[in-house]
Amino acid sequence: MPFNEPGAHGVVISCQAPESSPLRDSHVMARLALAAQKAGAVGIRAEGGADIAAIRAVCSLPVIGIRKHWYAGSDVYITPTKADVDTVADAGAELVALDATPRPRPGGETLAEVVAHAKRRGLKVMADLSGSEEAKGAVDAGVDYLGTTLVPASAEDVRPGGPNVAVIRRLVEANWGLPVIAEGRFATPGDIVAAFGAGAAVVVVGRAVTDAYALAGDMVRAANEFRESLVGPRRLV
Ligand SMILES: CC(=O)N[C@H](C=O)[C@@H](O)[C@H](O)[C@H](O)COP(=O)(O)O
Repeated sequence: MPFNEPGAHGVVISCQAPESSPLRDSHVMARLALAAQKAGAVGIRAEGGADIAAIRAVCSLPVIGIRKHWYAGSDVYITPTKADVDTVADAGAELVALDATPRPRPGGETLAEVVAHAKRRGLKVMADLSGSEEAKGAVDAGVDYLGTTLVPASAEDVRPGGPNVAVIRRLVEANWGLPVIAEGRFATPGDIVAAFGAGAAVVVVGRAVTDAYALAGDMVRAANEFRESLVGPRRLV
């Protein structure tokens, strides 16, 4: 797999659309994945059996599959259970990403059990972490990659709304012996370079490349805010 190689320095494109988005369509996700492949990406991240299978059918890049599912009584929503791992495996992904925080999982399954199940299904496992202090638990559970997917926005971010590169550096400097995958709020070529500079092997980019609905909203919001800033003085005339 291209991004398995040490120092791969590649970009993975996350082709996902939230339920509320008009882009939520497996055919659309597959076309986005093809565009990413043609542009030179080294992998695709995708959600749900239908999208993963549609992407697998047209795109030869490795797929990091996830299943987002909310279970009552648990905050874990990225591939929480063994059954969710099965959905990802059955759809043809090579890797699965899963929540690797210490939060309780649905049905009392442990992280180690879910990781072992993924291995039995022949999948490599990416740990979606919310902080560098969670790496030990993920490493002990047997994951193959450490990812920053769930790191929340904070004062450490490179700019408001931008990625947290400090957490990547901490994960790399801790020398866990696993590649670090940077993910979460990467939006510019400079962000990508900063992640590699901090030691990341791969950077995953989602919204900034594939969420045209959210990006259009950003532009419209800027226009509306500008218009509204003029309303006050104009009313005086
Ligand atoms: C936190 C969470 O649920 N992240 C999800 C994980 O798959 C996706 O919604 C993100 O789009 C993805 O991580 C890529 O990140 P960004 O879209 O910021 O480039």
